[in-house]
Amino acid sequence: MTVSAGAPEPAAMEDTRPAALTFDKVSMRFPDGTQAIGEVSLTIRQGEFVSIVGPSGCGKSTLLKIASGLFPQTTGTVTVDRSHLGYTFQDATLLPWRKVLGNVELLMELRGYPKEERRRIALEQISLVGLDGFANHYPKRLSGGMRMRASLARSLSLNPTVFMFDEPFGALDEITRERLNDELLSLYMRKGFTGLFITHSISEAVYLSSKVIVMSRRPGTILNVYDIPFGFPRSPELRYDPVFTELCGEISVSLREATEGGA
Ligand SMILES: Nc1ncnc2c1ncn2[C@@H]1O[C@H](COP(=O)(O)OP(=O)(O)OP(=O)(O)O)[C@@H](O)[C@H]1O
Repeated sequence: MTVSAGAPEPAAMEDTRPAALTFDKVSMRFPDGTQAIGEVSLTIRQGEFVSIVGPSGCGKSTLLKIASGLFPQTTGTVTVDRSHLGYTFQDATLLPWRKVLGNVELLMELRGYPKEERRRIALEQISLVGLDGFANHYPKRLSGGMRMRASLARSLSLNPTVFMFDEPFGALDEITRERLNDELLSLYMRKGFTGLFITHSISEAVYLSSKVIVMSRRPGTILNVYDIPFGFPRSPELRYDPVFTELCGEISVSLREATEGGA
């Protein structure tokens, strides 16, 4: 099940889907001299859901920011269609003075969508993420999970083909997090986007993904790639499957090695 970075993938795992996001020898050194990313080469194919785990500060968020164009990489090339990119952060980043509807309309407003169209699309997304009845609530009246749903709805409004998530559920309690994992998977299946997800939770990574990547400590490189052998849809009972548990254990060992810098 484990494929080391750089090793040829087994024939059975060969994936011929077109690439949705490619990092080719990407490295990142900040102006203050911090080498955040060593050299990363990675191809994420259309329809894949890839999670990245790695030690704190190893460059996971930096990688996403490079992909989205927020940071320019120091070396290498990123290939992705940025006109249809979704991005969700750990903080729901809602504007407190706008109601849910106004927040979900925001990105469309910035892109000049006509008022009626953005209202229609916003209400559709609000319904899709299970926030029917909350369109006219201000963020402060929502729970953490509801705020994150509103944030997801805002990103979904632009119909992203590549959707990046920077630890979106890290601040939520476990039950809410697991529920949102299922909701995210159902959105993934309905919308058919390509997912790139950062998390510190190994079980969340395995549950959501078709592939899990373990990064080394800073400067981050790809240490291991794990193909996840479960199809979609997934049910919560999967978390108790012995193969699931075994995979989580394997990834945990790899992550510990990454954190400690060696076995
Ligand atoms: N603008 C910046 N200037 C200088 N260094 C930065 C900047 N942004 C991030 N860094 C550094 O780059 C490294 C990678 O940061 P990054 O946020 O990508 O890590 P991460 O893996 O996402 O961490 P965490 O898991 O804790 O969220 C860290 O050492 C961080 O301090």
